[in-house]
Amino acid sequence: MRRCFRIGDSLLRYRPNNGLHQAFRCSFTTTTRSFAAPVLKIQSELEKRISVIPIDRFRNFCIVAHVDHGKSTLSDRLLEITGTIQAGSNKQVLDKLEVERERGITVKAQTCSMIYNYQGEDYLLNLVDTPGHVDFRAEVSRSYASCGGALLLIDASQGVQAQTVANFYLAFSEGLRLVPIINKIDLPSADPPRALEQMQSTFELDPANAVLVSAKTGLNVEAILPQTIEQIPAPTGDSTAPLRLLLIDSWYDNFKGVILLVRIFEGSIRPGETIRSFATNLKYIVGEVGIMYPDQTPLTVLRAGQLGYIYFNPGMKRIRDAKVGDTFTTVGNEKTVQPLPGFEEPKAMVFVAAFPVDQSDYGHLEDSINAIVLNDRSVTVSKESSEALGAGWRLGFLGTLHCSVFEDRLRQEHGASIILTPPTVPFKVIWTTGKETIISNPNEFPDDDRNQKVAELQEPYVSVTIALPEEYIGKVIELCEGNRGVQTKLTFFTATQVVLKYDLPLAQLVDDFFGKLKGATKGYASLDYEDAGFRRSNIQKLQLLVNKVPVDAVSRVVHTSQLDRLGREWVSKFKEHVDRQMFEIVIQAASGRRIVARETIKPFRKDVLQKLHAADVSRRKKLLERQKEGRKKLRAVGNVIIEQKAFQAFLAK
Ligand SMILES: Nc1nc2c(ncn2[C@@H]2O[C@H](COP(=O)(O)OP(=O)(O)OP(=O)(O)O)[C@@H](O)[C@H]2O)c(=O)[nH]1
Repeated sequence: MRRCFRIGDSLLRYRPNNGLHQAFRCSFTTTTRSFAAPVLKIQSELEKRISVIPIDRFRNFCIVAHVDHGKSTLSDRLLEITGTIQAGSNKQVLDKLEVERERGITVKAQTCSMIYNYQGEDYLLNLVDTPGHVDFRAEVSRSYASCGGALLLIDASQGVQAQTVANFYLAFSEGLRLVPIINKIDLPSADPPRALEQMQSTFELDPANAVLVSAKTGLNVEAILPQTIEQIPAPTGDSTAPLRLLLIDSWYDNFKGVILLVRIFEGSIRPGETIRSFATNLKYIVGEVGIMYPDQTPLTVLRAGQLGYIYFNPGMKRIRDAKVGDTFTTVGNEKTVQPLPGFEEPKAMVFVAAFPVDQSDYGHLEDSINAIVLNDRSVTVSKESSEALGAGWRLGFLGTLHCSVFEDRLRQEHGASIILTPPTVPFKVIWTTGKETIISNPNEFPDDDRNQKVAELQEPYVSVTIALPEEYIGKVIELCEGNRGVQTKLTFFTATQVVLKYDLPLAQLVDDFFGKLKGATKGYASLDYEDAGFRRSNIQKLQLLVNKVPVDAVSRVVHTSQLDRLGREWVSKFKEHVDRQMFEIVIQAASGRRIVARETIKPFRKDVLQKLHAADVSRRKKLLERQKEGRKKLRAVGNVIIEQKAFQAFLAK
């Protein structure tokens, strides 16, 4: 599970302000003719140069690294060395998504082609930048599948981290040849011998093959490309065979529709051809093919071994139809061509519900959600209606980062006018009939009569890898055990570094586990996780009742051991935010028929006109108007009127 996104109005990819672009812009402001001529020349020269490079001089590779170990910085340096971008003109070409810039993480896999002259011969190098975060494992694995090898990048001051380990195994299982790179050797805290020793002991990689660099200063980076060419095998494939193409990424363009990033395994592809998807069975006419150099640069053909982009004419409308891992072939070859393995539909594992504070904002909020989803094939959206919060949506995400980036975006756009419930996970119910149902909305979770119909309840687990300095081991074990974790492995991979493996309920992970881990280890631990399937569990629905009426949007499914504590927290927190009314209000937390906790709010009368002089007509009108305006933001739960901001405050972390 995991993946991608592109956000709102900034959905369009970032346009690097490199020399080539500058040239385009200058010519464009003078005359159209002077704009077109140099562009065509640049393209045809590039195409001529590429067309004479045989497949055995192609190299497709990616960079395997932990977050922040310097993938994007190193990619920029490699693009500069090969003249693909101008030195210093452009920072982090590959991290194009705005959210990536904001958070300094790579969410979307991007690729970029380079031409490098080595020992008098041109090589076509395709660098695929892979997401560093755990939610996007499917993107990572598709990127790996399109490569022959990888640069295994390690920060010399931090050494091997959890994601280095997890991504190493993924790369290893895809059969990638690994070139060890030790980065950040310029840092005073750099300890290259320790990093080399870890690489050898953890991954059995020979330190003699490692390249020591500083991606930031550029020190020794030029030694990487010859190593890449020597160590990473060229792709294989026959350009004359029927087309077999793997979809590794996609994004939406307002003018061209969905653009697909593809790796050609067999055959070749040209504009005008009709191709068909094995996953959706839909067919499309190819409008343009080309390479990312570093922007989209059209070519007349993409052939076996190459990585590039394609889009259709008429364009593909829905990002959902571009499924990562899907295989395409030319129409007529569907029977002769075998689809490539590894395709799986993305699975939403974290859910939140979103409601407008004021129902008249519904349309506007819907537009924003649709705009974000337009570029994110892995968010699921369904309508939801809550008695307490009105009409809204239930949104499904691949993981916690995926979810929190989407949430940030909605909050940035809608600020105080949106209510988001805390993230929940799906549960599995096995009924006595043998039927199984996955329930992602806690309101649909069976409660009272479950003993009659439910045979078993299950919750999703993840297998978590945590790398940490040995001094924090006690605290981290305590944290994992406190979150219902089951230890599966503990390894010292150096005298001071430990790798802990735990099986943990996903529900605990989404409850800010990473934040707590950072707190417990002063930020020194790193975490990676993967899906470990559903397991039998003792879980129950916890509801909040206001004068005996359940507040539907607040329901949660929790482990029995947490019912009482959470119930008490809920009632006291909700009480803080609900105004007194003319009658007594009883707030309860209940699981089935059992009341777990209770609070009472004493009655009191509120008359907005009581302090006014009878003759003050205009003031009286104004107050009544204001009260009417305020009512729009009120909701009734049973006979109790509650301000939306009470829900907002209650649901906030
Ligand atoms: N001192 C020093 N800093 C570096 C070096 N390489 C990268 N950095 C810094 O390390 C930080 C992370 O670098 P990025 O290139 O964004 O890391 P990344 O691996 O792409 O991160 P993700 O996209 O989140 O996976 C940035 O602040 C860089 O400037 C280096 O060789 N030396």
